[in-house]
Amino acid sequence: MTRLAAESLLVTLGGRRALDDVSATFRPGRVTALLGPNGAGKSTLLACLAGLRNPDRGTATLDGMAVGTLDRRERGRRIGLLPQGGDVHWDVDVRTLVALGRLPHYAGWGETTADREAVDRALAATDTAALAERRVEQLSGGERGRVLLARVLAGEPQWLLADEPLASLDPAHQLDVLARLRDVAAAGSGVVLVLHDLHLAGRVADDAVLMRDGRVIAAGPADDVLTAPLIGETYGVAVEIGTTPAGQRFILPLG
Ligand SMILES: Nc1ncnc2c1ncn2[C@@H]1O[C@H](COP(=O)(O)OP(=O)(O)OP(=O)(O)O)[C@@H](O)[C@H]1O
Repeated sequence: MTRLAAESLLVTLGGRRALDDVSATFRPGRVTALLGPNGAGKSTLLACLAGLRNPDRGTATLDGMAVGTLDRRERGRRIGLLPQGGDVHWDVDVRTLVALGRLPHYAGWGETTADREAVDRALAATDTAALAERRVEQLSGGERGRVLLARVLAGEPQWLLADEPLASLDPAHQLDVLARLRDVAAAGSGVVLVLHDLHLAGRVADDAVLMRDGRVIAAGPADDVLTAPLIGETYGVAVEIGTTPAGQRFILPLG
């Protein structure tokens, strides 16, 4: 079984410890929510796990190998990262951008049928098939966010890491994208999501990691971690955790 892990990561940025002895293990077939206030170190942790940042100390490992030492193409096939922000620097159409997610799979002869099918699936999963011919620069923020997620999904990575994939999505698309990410986990991949919405995190996550000031406050099964005391310690806000009459659990920040 594949295993992605942060082992005692230390990262210093601008003289401050963005990660301060961070250890966490992520499991395949599960959705892990990475939560914490602004500046907690969530994006820095994702960058280390994706092999895009080398920690000053400690190691991010994939199946026991340091992620940073993996061959770039292999790393690209196995770990897909949706970074925060949603900037696109190429003036291309949506399908071309999503197809770029297949690049680590190309064997030298360009796009295969399998590549085209993976792109079609990713467009369908993100409800962006109708946008396929549009220029990316002309999309709304939420449409662009879904297209960038489609690009990562198209790569069908073993590990999908996404930094705020719900930012700027409307509620229907938020729920839809979460359902698709759950499908990805159900198919066996590991999914790690940085989320700011505690309620949606509680809805989607099997596991959760709470971070503050570059440190892990708590990690484990979401039901054990997303508790009022631990959320209070992490964010400094009170929350009400309850169940709707229809039986759905909710987490409501009270202030
Ligand atoms: N390039 C940089 N130079 C200096 N400090 C940085 C740099 N990048 C990040 N930091 C700092 O490192 C810390 C962790 O940042 P990081 O982006 O990982 O936090 P985050 O939890 O993802 O926050 P947010 O929820 O706001 O996206 C913050 O204090 C941030 O100001």
